[in-house]
Amino acid sequence: MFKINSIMLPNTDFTTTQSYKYLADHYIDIVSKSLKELFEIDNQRFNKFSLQFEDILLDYSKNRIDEQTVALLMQLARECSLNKAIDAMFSGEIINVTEGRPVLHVALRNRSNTPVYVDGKDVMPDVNRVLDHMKEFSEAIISGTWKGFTGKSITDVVNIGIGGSDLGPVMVTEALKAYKNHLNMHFVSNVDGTHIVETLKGLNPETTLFLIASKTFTTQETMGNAHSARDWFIAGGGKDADVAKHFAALSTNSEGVAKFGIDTKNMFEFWDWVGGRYSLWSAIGLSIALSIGFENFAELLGGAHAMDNHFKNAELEQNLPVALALVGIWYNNFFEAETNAILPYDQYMHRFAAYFQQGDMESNGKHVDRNGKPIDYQTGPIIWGEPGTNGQHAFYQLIHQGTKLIPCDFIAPAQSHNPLGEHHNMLLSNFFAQTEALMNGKTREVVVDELKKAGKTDEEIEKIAPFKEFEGNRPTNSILLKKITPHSLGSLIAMYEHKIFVQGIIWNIYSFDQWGVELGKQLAGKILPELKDNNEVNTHDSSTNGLINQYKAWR
Ligand SMILES: O=P(O)(O)OC[C@H]1O[C@](O)(CO)[C@@H](O)[C@@H]1O
Repeated sequence: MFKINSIMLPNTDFTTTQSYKYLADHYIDIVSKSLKELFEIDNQRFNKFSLQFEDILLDYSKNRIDEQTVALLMQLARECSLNKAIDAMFSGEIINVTEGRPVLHVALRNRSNTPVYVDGKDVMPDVNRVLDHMKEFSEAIISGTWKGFTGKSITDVVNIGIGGSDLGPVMVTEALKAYKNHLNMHFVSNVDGTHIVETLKGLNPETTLFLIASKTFTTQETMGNAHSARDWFIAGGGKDADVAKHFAALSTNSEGVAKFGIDTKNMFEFWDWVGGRYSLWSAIGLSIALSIGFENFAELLGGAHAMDNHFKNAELEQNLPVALALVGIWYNNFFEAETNAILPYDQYMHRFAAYFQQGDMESNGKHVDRNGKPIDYQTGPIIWGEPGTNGQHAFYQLIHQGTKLIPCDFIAPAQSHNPLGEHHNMLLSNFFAQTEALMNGKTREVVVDELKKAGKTDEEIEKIAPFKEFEGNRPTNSILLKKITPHSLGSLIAMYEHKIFVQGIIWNIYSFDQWGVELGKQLAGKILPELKDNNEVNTHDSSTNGLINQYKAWR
């Protein structure tokens, strides 16, 4: 059971701190200055407001901050006892209080193997045992020594999972496609039958391996898809006894796995101290290990571990996740920005924003503080984004000229895995140009000058100029990586995970539960039996009754 008013984490209403009050005053000063002016006043901004960790450069200078802002934000972090909270997480304290669990995804990638204790027991031997099992299994599948029920090697792997049991593996296997081997990877998440039917079209049961990925092994969507996969396998000639050669389970629930009929020898275990949205580092990452090989998966873990050490040990002022988090708080709580766009300039990273939609919004979309009291300040932002340059031709109009302030994270690798003529220079020229344009905008004078040069009359200029003006002053972070490798991707993901953690600490919320997804699940469970027959339903409100009855009439 959890303890309200837990002593495990600091419990400070950040809006009552000294630094918050100073920041509120300081905001009035900063808001009167444009980013352009801030760069004119101080030509050392890049040096002052950029940090490098290994091959990752975070330039946060194009934000509406100055040295005092940063100093006050750091003071805020200290007043909220951030360091104490970081120590609490890494030392396995029960910081997921409402579920009564520690939060130890960092142990899954603890490559230095220093002991990590849960209830007095070092978890590292278990972590390493499962990693060894993943290594052995993935090598057997990749090398073809693992045979299916007719003696053929596996060619296709279907991961069945949803949320954290899908988004991480999908994002990483896509981001690291350049490292991929011959196995064809497929991911089924949606309970919409279309997803599994379309995925299985053209696959051969003799050469297909299913990974049933579910922390709880009770999730309706995943169990529905897993049963349909099993039926397809049996209809395709497999016998019950052959299931062991074609189904593996990634789960914390060994009973559920056995009940489904999967040989527990093919079960890859993890533990309740791994949150679903932080589980790609666990057995849930088996599809990643299969896709890029275990050594590369280990590199991914190593990159995350390096970032963990940086987060734990670097001074707050030098700490990349802390800088990202505090700048985010500045916009969320002082500028009242509602969203944060994540814009990777790398096609392989096309699911990165989708991944952190769950990572961030499921973690910090909370409305009560750590005392269970409703809060009167904003918590987690809406996360969204698409890869550049596609986004530029879709929604950047609103970022440049709309009425909303949208802080953006631009992410790009300096080296492409596919150097092709001028493509990468073209891509990166857009990356640099966009952040510059968002910052500087385009004044009326420049617009008028351009129109004059184009031979427009004064009357024409007067009419069109307002539409061509950009006010600029739109903030961005630029995250430039040398190259997207398993190691650097691991570090990048961990950087964002820790950013989310820092923000949750300052907002005084519990970032590692997700009660908000339960209500809809419960109601769906109640409605499902009502859909079995064609009787009229009248147990709900008039809208829900009306919709259900029309569905029954039309289906
Ligand atoms: O891995 P499981 O237990 O199937 O859960 C899947 C997802 O469902 C959630 O619990 C909520 O929808 C997520 O946190 C989780 O990632």
